[in-house]
Amino acid sequence: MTNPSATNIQKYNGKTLPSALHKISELLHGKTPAVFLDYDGCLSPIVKDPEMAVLTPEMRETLQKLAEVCPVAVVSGRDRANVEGLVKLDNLYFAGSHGFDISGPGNMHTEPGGAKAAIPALDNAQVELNKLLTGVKGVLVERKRYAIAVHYRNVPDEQVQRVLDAAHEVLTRHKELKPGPGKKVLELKPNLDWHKGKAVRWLLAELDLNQPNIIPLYIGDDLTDEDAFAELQGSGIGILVGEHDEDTAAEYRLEDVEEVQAFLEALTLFVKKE
Ligand SMILES: O=P(O)(O)OC[C@H]1O[C@H](O[C@H]2O[C@H](CO)[C@@H](O)[C@H](O)[C@H]2O)[C@H](O)[C@@H](O)[C@@H]1O
Repeated sequence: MTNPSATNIQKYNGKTLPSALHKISELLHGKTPAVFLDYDGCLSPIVKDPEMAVLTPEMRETLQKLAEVCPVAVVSGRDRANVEGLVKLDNLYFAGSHGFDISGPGNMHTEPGGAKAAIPALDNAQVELNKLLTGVKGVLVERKRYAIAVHYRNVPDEQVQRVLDAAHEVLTRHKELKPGPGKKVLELKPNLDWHKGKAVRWLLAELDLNQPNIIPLYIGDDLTDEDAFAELQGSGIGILVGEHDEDTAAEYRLEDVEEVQAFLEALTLFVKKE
């Protein structure tokens, strides 16, 4: 099921959203939260090298405590196994490859977006990208099970267009794949009607969380998180991390990773007291 009012999504100015930090009671309306969190830019700051985006022990402890009082899921563009390895907590749910690959406690593992058929195209695209981008300084081709991220954060400005052209050239050869923009990255993703929002909707149904006493909260910083903000409008709350010029389907904001952690700590205390 998708958001029934998906054609009528409200967009807000990303710069003037109210802060979620001291509004926990207003957000929850007496309900218990189910918390969905993006990884990069939300739980860990954006850094030059994706491998350096490690979770701090303090943030891990925050997540551990939160997961003791309510359901918590990390919904990431990263490979599911990669983000599981970064978070290292076994009482959380994980949706990797932008929601195509989902795992959770009790050996839960499922791929509800139906992306398996895209694997040969992803394998071929990976080979083609590596060939076309040989010699381009700073470029990083990151393969995930159900996506390829072509990172250009560390590419000299004059070579960025070459990287983008190569990614689009490869995309024209593989109709099973589509482009997905992100932070200094262009991703090649399965050309399917599935995204983080649908993964969140799937988890809510699977975990029997579509209940009047549960309120889903989704916290994220990136374009791909907009699908989840939109999906939850009317039934949950989107919280955007950071400064954004673009309009957003989120209804609240948090400044940065530190504020995300402060919010999650306060949320845990609030839920414990209720
Ligand atoms: O959905 P997310 O959990 O936010 O993942 C989105 C992408 O995050 C990573 O790339 C981004 O973060 C890197 C580390 O800070 C940064 O170097 C890069 O420029 C960003 O695009 C990750 O590497 C990708 O696979 C994710 O899709």
